[in-house]
Amino acid sequence: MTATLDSPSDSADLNLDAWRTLTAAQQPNWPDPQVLREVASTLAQLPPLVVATEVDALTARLAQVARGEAFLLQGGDCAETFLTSTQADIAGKVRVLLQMAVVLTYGASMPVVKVGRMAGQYAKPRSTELDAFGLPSYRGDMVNELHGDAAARTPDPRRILKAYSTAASTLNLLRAYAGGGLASLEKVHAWNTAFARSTETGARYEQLAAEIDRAVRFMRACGVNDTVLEGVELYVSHEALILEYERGLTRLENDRAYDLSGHFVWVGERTRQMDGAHLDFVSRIANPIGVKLGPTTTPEFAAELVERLDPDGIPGRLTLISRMSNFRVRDALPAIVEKVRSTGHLVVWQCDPMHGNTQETSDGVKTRHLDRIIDEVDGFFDVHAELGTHPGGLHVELTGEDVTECIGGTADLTAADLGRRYETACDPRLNIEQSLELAFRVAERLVADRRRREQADPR
Ligand SMILES: O=C[C@H](O)[C@H](O)COP(=O)(O)O
Ligand SMILES: C=C(OP(=O)(O)O)C(=O)O
Repeated sequence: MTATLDSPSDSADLNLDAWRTLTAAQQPNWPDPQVLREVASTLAQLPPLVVATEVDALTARLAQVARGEAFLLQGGDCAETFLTSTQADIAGKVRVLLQMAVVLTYGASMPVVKVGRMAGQYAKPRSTELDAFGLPSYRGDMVNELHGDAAARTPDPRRILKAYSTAASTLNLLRAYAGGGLASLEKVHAWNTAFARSTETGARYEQLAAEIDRAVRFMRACGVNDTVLEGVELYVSHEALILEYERGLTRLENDRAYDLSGHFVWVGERTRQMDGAHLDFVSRIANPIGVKLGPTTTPEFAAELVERLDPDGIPGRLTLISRMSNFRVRDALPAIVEKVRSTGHLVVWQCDPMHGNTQETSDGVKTRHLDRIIDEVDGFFDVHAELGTHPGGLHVELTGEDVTECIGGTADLTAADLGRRYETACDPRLNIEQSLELAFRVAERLVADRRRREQADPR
């Protein structure tokens, strides 16, 4: 048996604590190891946030994506904070995700698997130890405080427990919304907030919502089962960065280990070292997992990753999240896709068009241009169209608010607009209109590519 004093049981000998002997990148310098140990043992006694059957259900959904039968939409904050985890904020993100999903489902006639970057996205990897003011960098609310002095920025392990309870209350509301409180297709108009309605893209959405309304009335008249129309499956995900949190919420079910801090967890670009702690940990859990792949990824690395993380060849187990930048995606991604395909494993290919496209304004403000984001998505679709593989999903940082953090879009936001509502705790997010615009573009692209395939092979 390999359980440590602080960790939940590992009675199935899955070596769930092997990561402790490896180098873990991007971990905070917790000042007091004893407090961290106490937090870890408290976490081990707490109920998990999700259950294994839901996790398995998501793997089955992702298998459909891997086979080209569905599309994965994953989105939410760059960094959730405790303070902004309010009803309004959560409802806003759920609404915009549902709007995007409906645009994709209706526009592209394809089932959409919906996953929030929610109820766990409280930890951030950073490029530098110190920020521009010489303070320890903010590493997410699970670790330290965004505002304040050096004391506020000192990592405090007790924040891990606050992350757990914020995730629990966020999930509680999400489940209520997904069960019909907000997600019913009858509410397709209500998801479009007054602000969104006043925008060009929001008006386009209104037209689509009117069509859906008619279709829903038609289906009801035909006696279609109400439950299909009244709720949605909504899953949650976050970066598995702080390994004490992930390990503390890992539980055994039928001799398999499930990280029950969320349904889906991913390993980021900065922590995906082949011999590192993060890949070791996720290799031992049964959840569907993702790995970010930046432009320095070699095809050989990607192939090794797939063999390592999906040894049993389970479609849906592994999502490869490419975040290459719009400049690199067309030349860096093809060889990776070809090499992974040659392994015979069926993975989900997902595009994160945010993280390769961060730029700074002349005032040093981080932003992203919607043109570059859309261009990376287009490049991702081009690569898959060329290779005959399925461009399976989209991974974006967004908010349900009218923020001004990314530039471009039909409202043509410029650097001068950024000061108006720049509220992110870390990286710039798409606002509602930009998110919808992206969804319409992706739906159009899915339709266009399908038509091209049908014309090429009209069977
Ligand atoms: O979200 C991703 C990273 O945490 C983020 O881009 C890091 O930002 P930094 O380069 O400002 O540290
Ligand atoms: C840190 C993130 O991305 P990446 O690992 O791709 O930089 C993220 O998605 O929050």
